[in-house]
Amino acid sequence: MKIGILTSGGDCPGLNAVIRGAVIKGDSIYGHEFLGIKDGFKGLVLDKISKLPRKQVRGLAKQGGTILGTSRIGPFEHGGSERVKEVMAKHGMDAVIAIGGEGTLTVARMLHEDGIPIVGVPKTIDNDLSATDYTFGFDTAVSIATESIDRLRTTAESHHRCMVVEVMGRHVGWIALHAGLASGAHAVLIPEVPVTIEQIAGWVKATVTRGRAPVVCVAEGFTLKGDQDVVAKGGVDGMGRPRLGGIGEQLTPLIEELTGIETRCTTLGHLQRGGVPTAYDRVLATRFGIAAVDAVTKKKWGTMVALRGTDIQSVHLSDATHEVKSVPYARWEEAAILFG
Ligand SMILES: Nc1ncnc2c1ncn2[C@@H]1O[C@H](COP(=O)(O)OP(=O)(O)OP(=O)(O)O)[C@@H](O)[C@H]1O
Ligand SMILES: O=P(O)(O)OC[C@H]1O[C@](O)(CO)[C@@H](O)[C@@H]1O
Ligand SMILES: [Mg+2]
Repeated sequence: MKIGILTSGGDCPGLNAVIRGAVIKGDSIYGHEFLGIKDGFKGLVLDKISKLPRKQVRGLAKQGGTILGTSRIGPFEHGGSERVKEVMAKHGMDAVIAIGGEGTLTVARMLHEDGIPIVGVPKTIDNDLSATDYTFGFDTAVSIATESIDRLRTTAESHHRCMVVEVMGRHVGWIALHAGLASGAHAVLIPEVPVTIEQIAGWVKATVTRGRAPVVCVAEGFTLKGDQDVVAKGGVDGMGRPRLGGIGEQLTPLIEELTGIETRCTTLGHLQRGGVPTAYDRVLATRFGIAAVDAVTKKKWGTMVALRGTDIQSVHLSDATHEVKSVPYARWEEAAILFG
């Protein structure tokens, strides 16, 4: 078979490990050939496609980013399914492996419904995809955020300051919850659980009373109780969605005003998506790549590979995209025992 691979949506540590896993298994076990599609679905409709031989994936398990490039441009802006079929026929491409988040997998489902042979691989640092226990990239993002908070804590303690740390998490607070728990943050603020500024100030003051320098870990999609809109200072993306970032900066003067404690803000932003994946993410991504090529070989069109417990399984793309995987209230409540 001749298989096209693309990466779409935001990049994520581990994308290259998926590509490597798929190409090595496909080449060595099944004798498949691979085509690299440039910059996501954009390359599929604009015909930016080239051979992806095994030698090109050497040493990729540890390499951050994606050698194929990515974009947030879908196929429907440029001819849709008919154009995809035309380009695939031109290259003799039998199937597509699409690696991406909820948007990419939604597009993959739509292309599948139009008769295109496609298999999905879930990626996101946010860990917000249903139907898989974890996505690769999440562990790396949590590790980077945890190390950053550990570092911020020593400077905070020296200056007797409060530190606000903003992490990614557009719809869900998984990164904030895990990094906050791992680093001993004194408040974790997530989109699923709005709280008041008075409550946040209460946790900060309680921490100072115990002689510690408070750390507040906030997800970019958090809103204060009563507020409707998330804070977004970066305009909108190609789909008209707000570019988040700014809630940490907004909370900082409010905390300072209510507590009288000098407060600083650090927004981690894309640092959480850059650089080498952790060992956990390399393993998960490699297993996803291997399983995706197995699914293609078995013609399991319209499915996605997923982690269930310790097994990699195939699930329908619609199972992965019908709702985001939020942090259950009980998980936040469990962490909240440690606040203040
Ligand atoms: N419902 C949809 N209908 C048509 N096209 C879509 C839809 N959702 C997403 N797309 C297209 O797919 C692209 C990829 O989606 P998106 O930008 O949300 O990335 P993603 O795969 O979800 O990754 P990330 O987790 O980084 O957001 C979008 O930019 C858009 O062009
Ligand atoms: O890289 P961009 O396009 O600014 O996207 C940022 C968004 O992507 C994510 O990293 C993953 O969906 C979100 O956490 C964040 O809001
Ligand atoms: Mg998305």
